[in-house]
Amino acid sequence: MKFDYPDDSLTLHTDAYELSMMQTYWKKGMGNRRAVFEAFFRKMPFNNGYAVFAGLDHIIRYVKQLRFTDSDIEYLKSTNQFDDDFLEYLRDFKFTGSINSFEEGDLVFNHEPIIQVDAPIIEGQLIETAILNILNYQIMVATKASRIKSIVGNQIVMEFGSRRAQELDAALWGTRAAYIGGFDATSNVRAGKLFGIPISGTHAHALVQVYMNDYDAFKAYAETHHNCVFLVDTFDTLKSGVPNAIKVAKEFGDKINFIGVRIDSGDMAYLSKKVRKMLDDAGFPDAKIIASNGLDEKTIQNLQMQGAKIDTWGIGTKLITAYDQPTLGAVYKLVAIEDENGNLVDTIKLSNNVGKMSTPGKKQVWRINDRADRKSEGDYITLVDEDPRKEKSLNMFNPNFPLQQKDVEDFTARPMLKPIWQDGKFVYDEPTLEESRQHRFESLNALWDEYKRDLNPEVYPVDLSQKCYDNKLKLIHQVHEYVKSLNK
Ligand SMILES: Nc1ncnc2c1ncn2[C@@H]1O[C@H](COP(=O)(O)OP(=O)(O)OP(=O)(O)O)[C@@H](O)[C@H]1O
Ligand SMILES: O=P(O)(O)OC[C@H]1O[C@H](OP(=O)(O)OP(=O)(O)O)[C@H](O)[C@@H]1O
Ligand SMILES: O=C(O)c1cccnc1
Repeated sequence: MKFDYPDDSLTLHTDAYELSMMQTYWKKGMGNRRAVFEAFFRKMPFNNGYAVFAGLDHIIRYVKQLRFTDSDIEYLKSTNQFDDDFLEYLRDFKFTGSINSFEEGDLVFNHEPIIQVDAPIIEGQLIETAILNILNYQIMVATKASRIKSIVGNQIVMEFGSRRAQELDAALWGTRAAYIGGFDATSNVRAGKLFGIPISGTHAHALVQVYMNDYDAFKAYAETHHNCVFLVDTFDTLKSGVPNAIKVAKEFGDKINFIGVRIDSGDMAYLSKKVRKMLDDAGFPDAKIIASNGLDEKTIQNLQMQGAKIDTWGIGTKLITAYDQPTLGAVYKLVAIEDENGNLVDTIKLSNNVGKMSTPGKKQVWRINDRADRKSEGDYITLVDEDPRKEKSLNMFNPNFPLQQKDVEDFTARPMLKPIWQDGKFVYDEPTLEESRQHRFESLNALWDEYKRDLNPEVYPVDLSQKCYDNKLKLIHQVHEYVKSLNK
C-alpha cells in the first residue's frame, strides 16, 4: 500500500466507469460535445418538509484542483485499462465548462435540479462521483441539524460527533454542514481552525477517573481554566457530581466563570429537574445544565415534553451519521447533449416507475414567493429559456397530478441555480460560512409552518412549467415510438 504520493490529487476520486466512458467519448471524437447534467434527489430526507443545501464549498475546492498529476496518470497506466493516447490527453485536462448551483443554506426539495453541469461531456462525466459523494452526505447532515435546531429554538446546540463520524473527512465536513444547518458550535478543533466555527467543550469522564473523585477533578480543572463546565455523572450525579461541582464553584467564586454542569447518562428529565433545584438552592440560578448522550430531535422533544430543565445540548452520533437515513440518494442525470450538427438535444431516462423518470432539458428552478407576505408558494421548474418574471400570472400544477393546480399572481420569482463557473471561469462571489448559516434562517422564515413541522409535513409544491412538462411528454412519446419501431 502506498500513501505517500507527493502529487496526489482528488481527481481519481471518481468511479472507474466515469473514466471508461471518458475514454470512449474521447476516442470517438465526442469528448468535446456539450452535455448538460443535473443532480436531484427523489425523496425528502427524514421525511422532512424541506432539505438544507450544503456542500458547494467542498465541490468548489474539488473542481478548482481538478488535474491529473503524474502519479495519477502513472497509476491509470498501471491498471492496463486505458490507452496511452487517452492518458496523454488527460495530462492537459482542466475544467472548461459551466456549473450552476443552489447556494449553501438554501432550502431544496425533491425532484428539482440542485446543481447543473454544462460542459464538454468528458468533463461533466468525470465529476459526477465527487459531486454526488459530497452532496449526498452534507445535505443530510445540514437537514438533520436544521431539524434539531428547529426543536431547540434559541437554546445552544453543540456538535460533538467527531469520534462517531464515518472517518475524518466526514467529521470535518459534517461539522461544517451542521453549522450551516443551524448548530452553534463544534467540539472539532480543526473545524474551528479551517472554517472559523466556534469551538466549545467540557471535559470527559477520564478527568474524574484520573483523580478518582469529583471534587479533586473539578478543583484541578478550575485551577487551570477560567470557563468551567463540570461533568457530573461519572460516579453519582445527585450524590457526588453536583454537590462537588457546587462546592468547587463556591470555593472559587469570581476566580472562575462557572458556566454549569453536563449530564451524560441516566434519566435526563428526572436528573435535570433535580440538578436545577440543587443549583438554584445553592445560589447558582444562572448555571446551565448541558445534556449529551444519544440525543436527536426526537429525544429532545420528548425530554422537553417531560419538562426537563436542560439549557444546552451536545449532539454527536445521530447528527454526524445522519442516523435515520444513510444517504440522500441524489442522482446525476444527463438532460441534454449536443448532436453531430452542433444542436443541443434534450434526453430522458425512462423508468417503469414514473417518479424515477428524469425531466429532460436544461432547466432553471424559480422560487415563487407571494409579493406581499414574501412566503414561498412553491418552486417552479422551467426550461432555461423561460423567464416567469415576465408573466403576470403563473399556472402552477403538480406534474404527477396535473389537476392539482393553482394560479399565482402578484409573485416574485427568484432563480435558484446561480452561476458558479462560466465557460471555465470561476464567477461565484462565495458567501462566508456565517452568511450561509444566516441564509438558512432567512430561507426558513419564508416557508409556511406547514412545511416545517417535523412530523408529516405538507408536501411543498415543486412544479413544472407547461413548456417543461410538454417537453417531457414529447420525449417520453418519442422514446416509446422508438422502442415500438424496434419491435416491428
Ligand atoms: N427521560 C428521558 N426520556 C427519554 N429518553 C431519555 C431520557 N433520559 C435519557 N434518555 C435517552 O435514553 C437513551 C439511553 O439512556 P441511558 O442513560 O440508558 O444511556 P446509556 O447509553 O445506556 O448510558 P451510559 O452512557 O451510562 O452507558 C439515551 O439516548 C438518552 O438520551
Ligand atoms: O452520544 P452522542 O450524541 O454521540 O454524543 C457524544 C458522546 O460522546 C461522549 O461520549 P463517550 O465517547 O465518552 O462515550 P459514552 O457514550 O460512553 O459516554 C459524550 O459524553 C457523549 O455521550
Ligand atoms: O466537550 C464535550 O463535552 C464533548 C466533546 C465530544 C464528545 N463528547 C463530549
